[in-house]
Amino acid sequence: MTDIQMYGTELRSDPLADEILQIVNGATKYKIMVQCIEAGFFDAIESVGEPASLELLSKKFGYDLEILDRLMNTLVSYRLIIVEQNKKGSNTYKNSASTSKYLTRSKKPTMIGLIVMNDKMCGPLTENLPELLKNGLPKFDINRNIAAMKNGMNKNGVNLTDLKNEKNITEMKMKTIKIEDKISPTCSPTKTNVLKSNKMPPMPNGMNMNKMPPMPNSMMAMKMSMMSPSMMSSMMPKPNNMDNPPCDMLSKFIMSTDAFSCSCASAVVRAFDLSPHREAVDLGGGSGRISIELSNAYTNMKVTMFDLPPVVQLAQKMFPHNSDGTLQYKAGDFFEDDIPSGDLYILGHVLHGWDELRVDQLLNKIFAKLPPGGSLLVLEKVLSDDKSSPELCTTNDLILALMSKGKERNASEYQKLFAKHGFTNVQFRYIDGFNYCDAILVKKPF
Ligand SMILES: C[S@@+](CC[C@H](N)C(=O)[O-])C[C@H]1O[C@@H](n2cnc3c(N)ncnc32)[C@H](O)[C@@H]1O
Repeated sequence: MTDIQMYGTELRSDPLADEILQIVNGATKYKIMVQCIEAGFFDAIESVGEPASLELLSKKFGYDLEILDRLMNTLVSYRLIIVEQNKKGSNTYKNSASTSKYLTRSKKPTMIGLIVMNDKMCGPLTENLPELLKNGLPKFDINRNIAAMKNGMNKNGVNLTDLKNEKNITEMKMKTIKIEDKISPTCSPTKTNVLKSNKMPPMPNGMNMNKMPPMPNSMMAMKMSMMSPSMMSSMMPKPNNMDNPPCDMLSKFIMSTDAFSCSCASAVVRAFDLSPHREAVDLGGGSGRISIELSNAYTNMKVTMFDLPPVVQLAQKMFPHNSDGTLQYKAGDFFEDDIPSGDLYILGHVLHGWDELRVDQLLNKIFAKLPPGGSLLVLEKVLSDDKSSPELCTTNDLILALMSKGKERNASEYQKLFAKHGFTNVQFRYIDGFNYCDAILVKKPF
């Protein structure tokens, strides 16, 4: 320190390396968070109910004291854990408000579904980028896989597909275990998964989660299900269906769509005054999060959440809503079937997932069905004019290219798209924060 002051030189690493090292560290940070979720670490901290010392946590959960100390310091630097001093002046630890709200299985909504899908699906998908760059075609088509849901599910849910090559895994028996492992490592309550849940992969920087002790039994059960006990019980099928575990690809898909919208749902339904509308139809409503928020915000509005039959069936179980009948669920295919009547249609994260032809088909159908003066509310993250931000949206645009023929759009592209279909009064409301959602309201003219 004295030497530095003596020479009076500014000491700084090459700023050109900053962005690169931040991205590298971001990937490691993400993996550490995933492993902590999978190990039930945040659930364990939450279960203590008050800030706890390292000694107490180490004793209660059998964690190695030194590794716990280092892990806590790391998580404090990520602001996922808060450290504070107790009256005796020693450090105590608790989950941050974000961790407690979104990364623990005992809370609803949770972002765990999105994090797991991102890890198991987007990670492997990005490996196709060099090939996509050359031939422009995605190897994997999420829409085909979603459509497969209509045509029946296998015992564990929808047919699982090799994310890299889109071969049905039933045709690839040798690879099945590997791929299932990749997609849903903690899903099926099989012996292998139970064993795996105690044996965490090595962590970076010499940290070794294998040293982490077995989780309490209750925690283990939660881990196997990837969701909170309350969510588990709420979505548990009726007794005659108990052999069909709710933790399958479909429930994970629904959980991930829920995590996509949960942080902005209450903002987007208040983005415009929708009170003049009487009947809203949420097309491709997913978990029903937007429908539920809408129904809560506009108590006089009849809201219909519309999605493919298996999604509607499971979403109602996973996210039950104490409705007085103003929120209804209807199953169908928005391309092939008649859509319910309404004076307000909602498309949340639907348009960005389809090619131009399908987008045109859907918008034509909605326009034809709307009464004059009716509205369409589109919930999508809008790219900046030059399409170089926001970062979450540019990343998602590339992920869409890897899994569909869909894309993200900027405001002028949305303007053109809606004008092409006869919609007018295009209004944008940007939702502040790091999120996947802005709101666009358009009208069918009188
Ligand atoms: C990305 S999710 C969006 C979920 C929700 N709107 C939100 O913003 O959180 C797209 C939804 O469209 C549904 N979907 C896809 N194809 C469909 C079809 N042909 N008919 C009805 N729903 C469909 C999917 O099942 C899924 O729930």
